[in-house]
Amino acid sequence: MTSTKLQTYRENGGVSLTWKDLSVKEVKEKEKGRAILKGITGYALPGELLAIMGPSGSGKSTLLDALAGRLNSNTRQAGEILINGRKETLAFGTSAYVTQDDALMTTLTVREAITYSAMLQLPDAMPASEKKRRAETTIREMGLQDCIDTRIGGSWSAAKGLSGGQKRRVSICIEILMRPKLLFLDEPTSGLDSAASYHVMKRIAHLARPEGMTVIASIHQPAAEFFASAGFPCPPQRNPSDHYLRTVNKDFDEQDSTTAAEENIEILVKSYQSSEISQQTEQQVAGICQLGRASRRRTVQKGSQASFVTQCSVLTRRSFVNMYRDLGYYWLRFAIYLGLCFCVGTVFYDVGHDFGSIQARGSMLLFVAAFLTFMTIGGFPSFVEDMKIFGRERLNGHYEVGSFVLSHALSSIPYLIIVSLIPGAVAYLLVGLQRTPQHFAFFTTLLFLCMLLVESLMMIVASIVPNYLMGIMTGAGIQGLMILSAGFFRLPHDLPNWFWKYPMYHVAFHKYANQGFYKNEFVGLEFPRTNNAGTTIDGEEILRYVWEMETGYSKWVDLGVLTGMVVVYRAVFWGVLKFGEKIKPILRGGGSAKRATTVDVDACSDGENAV
Ligand SMILES: Nc1ncnc2c1ncn2[C@@H]1O[C@H](COP(=O)(O)OP(=O)(O)OP(=O)(O)O)[C@@H](O)[C@H]1O
Repeated sequence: MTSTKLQTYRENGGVSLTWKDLSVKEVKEKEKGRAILKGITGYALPGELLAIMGPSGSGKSTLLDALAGRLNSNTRQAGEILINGRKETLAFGTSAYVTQDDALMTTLTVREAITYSAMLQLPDAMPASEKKRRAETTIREMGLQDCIDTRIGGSWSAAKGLSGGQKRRVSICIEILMRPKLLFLDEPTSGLDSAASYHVMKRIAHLARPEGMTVIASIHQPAAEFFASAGFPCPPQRNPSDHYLRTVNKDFDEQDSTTAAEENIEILVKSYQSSEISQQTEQQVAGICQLGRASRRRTVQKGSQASFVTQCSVLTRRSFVNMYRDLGYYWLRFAIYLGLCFCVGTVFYDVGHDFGSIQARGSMLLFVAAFLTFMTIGGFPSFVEDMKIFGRERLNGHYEVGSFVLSHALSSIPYLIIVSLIPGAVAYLLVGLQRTPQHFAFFTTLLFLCMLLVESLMMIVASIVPNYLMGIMTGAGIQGLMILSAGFFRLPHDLPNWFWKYPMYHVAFHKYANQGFYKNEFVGLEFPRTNNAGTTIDGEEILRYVWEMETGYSKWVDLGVLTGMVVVYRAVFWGVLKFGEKIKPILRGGGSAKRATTVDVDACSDGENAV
């Protein structure tokens, strides 16, 4: 590409990416880490599509990750990656990365997924009708018009939904909605037949040219003459891509001594290093950098994105629809709660007001405060799916962390109200707890708050331990610890001071849940002192002397503490996500100042996405 043309692209916000002597190696604590990439130099220009080809495990994804600033924290990179010859920050919407795994909301149709994404990413200044049109055009561009109203589907949904190749195309659609200046595609054609691969790549190439887009894609399709010049011509009857990949695929060396790929690679590397292509590449990189240094102003323009309010509103709607359609999110839990509350109602049926009912009431309320809220961990697999989607969208800077945290809480509220109100009413009425609307309202509000709180706790766990089994075990362990120290199984005065009383008893939300439920039920009632005695004991005395509860403050204080805890837990969830984003690039960078392409998603909060 001539320097005048490059200058024109650059003036229109085009991005030239150069990398020089780029190496990536695995970092291990005790042993020496393995090299994944060694001294790579290259460039990608606006209006062009750069294809990276290689057999499985050759480092294509690692190269893309390094260029996009998304290397795993157990790797270290060296070398220089520059944007338009400089270390520069890219504004929001100017870069996007379609990774190999399609983290999509399986309950949405293709149209819904892409339209919600358009609403989330495109600026408020663009009318909604225009955003919808952009979504529909993009769907057509990727050849998805025939399955536009098909639900994406996946492992957690009953319906099969889209094929692997169609899902790939949905992922691409979502990332090209903003027409980013720099687009990374990791195997965009995997799962596609050759005709579909051809059409998808052709459409991406068509987008690249007029939009001045720089596209870097890893593919399994053939490159050209270089192999023949290095002494590995493709035999006439063999598929060229198969031939190239077979020549350099080391994985089967031991089984098949005739291939000797290791030697082939060495020959190819040496041949490349002394080739004209290598020299031209070095010259191009130097030329691009020189041009960049000559320009004083920031070359990549800042984009605009939907406002915080729009993000919250769209995310809440999308999450609400997902929760409604995903049976495992709330409906299954609702059915189990209903069944369990019916069981509680029959076990403690019409508990009455005799001496024995004191213990029965206590046990029933503890079951509600501990076990019914504990079961909220059943939603964990859905939370993990949500976190995967959040991870992808957030890395591409689609929205702010705050919008996600807030919208997730808002969308769950209606379902949690249903789940706490209806099953709660069944248990409450069958057992025959205090029959005033105020007492019932307090009971269900407390149950609702506890569920909201456990959901927040499980979202924190999902953001730290994104693995179903380990996450459920961690969540169950934390709650088990809290239940044990909440002052029921061991009364508060008997709890060992160290750890169990300070701090566990005071920080466990079960303490306040138990107190709230007990105060709501016992205050205002009287019971016989023993089975036969005529004297009575009032509810407050029971709370103070039997359950050893803190009666110096009312049940409303317990409710207030729980509300505060919900806010704190959500704030912690937000903090964990933000901290994770800050710490990852530091771990990855290992202090190296040579990375220009770190995706600093934090910058999205002010509308910037740094690459
Ligand atoms: N974070 C990491 N830690 C350790 N090894 C890694 C890491 N990332 C990649 N590797 C190793 O580097 C090699 C290249 O992996 P990479 O995923 O880049 O290959 P690829 O060419 O994209 O393969 P595929 O086509 O199968 O996706 C593999 O052997 C992989 O195990």
